[in-house]
Amino acid sequence: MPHSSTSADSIYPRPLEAYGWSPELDEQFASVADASCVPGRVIRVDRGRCDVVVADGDSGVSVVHADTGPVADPDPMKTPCTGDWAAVRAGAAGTYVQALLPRRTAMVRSSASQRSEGQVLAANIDTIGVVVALDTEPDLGRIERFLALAWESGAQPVLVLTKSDLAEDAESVRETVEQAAPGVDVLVVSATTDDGMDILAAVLTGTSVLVGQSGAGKSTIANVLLGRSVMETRQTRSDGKGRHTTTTRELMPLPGGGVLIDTPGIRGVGLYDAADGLQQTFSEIEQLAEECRFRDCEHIAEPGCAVREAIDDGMLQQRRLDSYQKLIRENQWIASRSDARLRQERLKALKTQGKEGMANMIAKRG
Ligand SMILES: Nc1nc2c(ncn2[C@@H]2O[C@H](COP(=O)(O)OP(=O)(O)OP(=O)(O)O)[C@@H](O)[C@H]2O)c(=O)[nH]1
Ligand SMILES: [Zn+2]
Repeated sequence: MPHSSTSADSIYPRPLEAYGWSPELDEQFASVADASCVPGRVIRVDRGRCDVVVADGDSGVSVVHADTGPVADPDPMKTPCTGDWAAVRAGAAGTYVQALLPRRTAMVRSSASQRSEGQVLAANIDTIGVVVALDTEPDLGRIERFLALAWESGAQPVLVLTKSDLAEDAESVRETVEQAAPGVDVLVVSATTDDGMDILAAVLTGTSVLVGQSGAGKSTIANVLLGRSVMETRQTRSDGKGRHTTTTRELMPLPGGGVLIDTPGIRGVGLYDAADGLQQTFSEIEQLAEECRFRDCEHIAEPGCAVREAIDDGMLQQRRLDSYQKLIRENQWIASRSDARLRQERLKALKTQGKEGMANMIAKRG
């Protein structure tokens, strides 16, 4: 039964606002849920189950441990992940996720296995803080890789240059880094002295994640943002073992508004089909390339190459073009690996269907 008979006020889960609920989710929820469902946000997943934070009365929240069976999908891109909005139902058969709401954004990485398919690390993220320490020379190529990944997710990247207390000349690093990050705000902070942390808190709007190299300073920033608090919630279990207390740091509301997601594996992700993200990361090169005489210009020595011209004029750095081409090759390699896997799977399917002729044809074409 759809929610048409219920007034919007009575289903609006006010306590979930701190977890990122917004009015536009009302309608989406109503279209996937029936009257016995409540809305909630997935804060952690484990095998076949997940923790979902739901409204508990008018001002509190609680966490339910829900079965994800009904929304299970062999495609790892479609299984529930931290940050998903869900319609949860508690019935005689236990508590389970009946449906997921459509995702606005998703952070995807290539899975560690040989299968080279995408794996969603977190959903419905608005802001991605790329954390870079100022105590060593910044690796611009690595920054560009993280930015491509961030853009690809659909979220807005922000560059966070941290450990400014250890930097010799934070301003000149900022200027260098800005050239590798068109369209991205670059902040200078220190989690130790609190310098710039209020601005960072203001910039991390909606649901945020922090990514970056190990040791960059992500946990230290998260601790300052969260006020060193840890969410402790009562967990309702439907298996007769009663209530118990659980602690999680994977998805936490920030004191000044917004939500921080910190799931295992999200901090140092690799590219997964980030073609669009690369275009945004290197938007100025993409724009120049439009002016090249040849559509398929490789910007090496072709006549009428606008990219080479910009390099010769000192408007574009050779390093940036090299980095762009390197990341495109890397991305194509990942894409070709997953294409090969798809071809293998198609072949197998045809063979089991007895369509040997067609399978041979595909195999021959390679
Ligand atoms: N001086 C100074 N040290 C910092 C700052 N932020 C972090 N550190 C130190 O840098 C080290 C690494 O910081 P972490 O926050 O653990 O780094 P991380 O990015 O979370 O690392 P992983 O958990 O491995 O991904 C720690 O010893 C911190 O105390 C800062 O702003 N200034
Ligand atoms: Zn060119």
